[in-house]
Amino acid sequence: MRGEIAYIKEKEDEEVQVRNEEENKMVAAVQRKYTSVVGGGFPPSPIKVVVVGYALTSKKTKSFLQPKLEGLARHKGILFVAIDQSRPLSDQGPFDVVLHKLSGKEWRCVIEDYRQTHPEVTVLDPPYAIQQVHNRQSMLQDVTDLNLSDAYGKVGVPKQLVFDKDPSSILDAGEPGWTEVTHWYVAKPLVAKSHELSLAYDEYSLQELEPPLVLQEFINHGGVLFKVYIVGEAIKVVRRFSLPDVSNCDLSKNAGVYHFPRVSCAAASADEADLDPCVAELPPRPLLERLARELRRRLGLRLFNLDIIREHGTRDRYYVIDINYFPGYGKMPEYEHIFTDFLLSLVQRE
Ligand SMILES: O=P(O)(O)O[C@@H]1[C@@H](OP(=O)(O)O)[C@H](OP(=O)(O)O)[C@H](O)[C@H](OP(=O)(O)O)[C@H]1OP(=O)(O)O
Ligand SMILES: Nc1ncnc2c1ncn2[C@@H]1O[C@H](COP(=O)(O)OP(=O)(O)O)[C@@H](O)[C@H]1O
Ligand SMILES: [Mg+2]
Ligand SMILES: [Mg+2]
Repeated sequence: MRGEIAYIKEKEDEEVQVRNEEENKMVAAVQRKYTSVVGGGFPPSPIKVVVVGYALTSKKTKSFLQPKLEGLARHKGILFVAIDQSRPLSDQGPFDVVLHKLSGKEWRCVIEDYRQTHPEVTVLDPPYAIQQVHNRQSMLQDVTDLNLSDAYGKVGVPKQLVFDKDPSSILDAGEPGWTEVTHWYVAKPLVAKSHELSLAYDEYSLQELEPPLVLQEFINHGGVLFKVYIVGEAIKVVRRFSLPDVSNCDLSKNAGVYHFPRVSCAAASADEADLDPCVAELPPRPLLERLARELRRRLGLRLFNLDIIREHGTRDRYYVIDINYFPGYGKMPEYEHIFTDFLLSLVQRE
């Protein structure tokens, strides 16, 4: 029996070794292909291939690693290699960059350990920074602290309270700051991974909601939100349809809680829609650039997006309502060019 186990173990080790050798050969072959001679007559200048290891869910791999991205990347000397989660990360590669979006403590430890032992590799992004936006309580803290206000506008977050028990206790608690809030509440699960959203029309129905959750003031914004995609220093903004405005008239006609299983996922692009120009106007570029630059630094993230709304009836009152790590870049216009340029910018190639 013991002999059998030893035999199986030996076989497995052999297979792993063969796989490692194959992978190393593949990387070396691509390295050779891209090690070209630049500028005839000058000494040869090798251009190194950039190897990007990725650990993504199959859904994410499909939406992000589209043939057009892989093709353009190959053309620019970037090779994407799937990370095998069943093998030690240090035995794979060597990588110049590691891209990852996987959940769980075990993965966080693997990637944190790898960051410590491989400081030469750019890991996008550090697990501790990702953690901050996984929880809706800490997600928007840096936006609050930033308190951005300049000639182009003011950026804040909706008033919010966190409940780990019955949210109707808000009434008993007489929470400061909530007395002036109109009685429209958006309830979101504390864990950002869950996307159910509920709209409560009066504080008495709050007891129907299931904690732990974040209760936010509902901000009327003309039914359109701005998705601001950030890839390093690059920014792209798109419009999406969002929840419609609510009025005091709705308040008198409605009661209770309305549940939306995945409102943001179903939201269609509003870029081509015939919208009221006041609602459609994109946030000023200088404001977004400053916001993105500050948040990149404060959050310690390079790959994320922001959901921003503008209070209806104002020209310059903006609210960040959501921050997502490594969002659906496949929906960002020109992401192939932006992403490949970004990857190249991370690596010294010559
Ligand atoms: O799948 P997609 O393209 O809708 O991307 C989701 C994002 O959509 P967006 O790019 O903002 O339109 C989505 O953003 P929202 O939270 O819907 O604003 C999340 O980032 C989601 O990740 P997770 O499920 O929270 O881990 C993202 O899902 P994953 O692809 O990361 O699973
Ligand atoms: N405070 C708010 N005021 C008005 N609408 C909101 C507010 N918060 C969220 N929404 C609406 O709900 C949607 C989902 O909320 P969001 O915080 O982006 O969560 P998710 O992570 O599921 O995308 C937003 O895209 C927007 O349409
Ligand atoms: Mg969102
Ligand atoms: Mg989100």
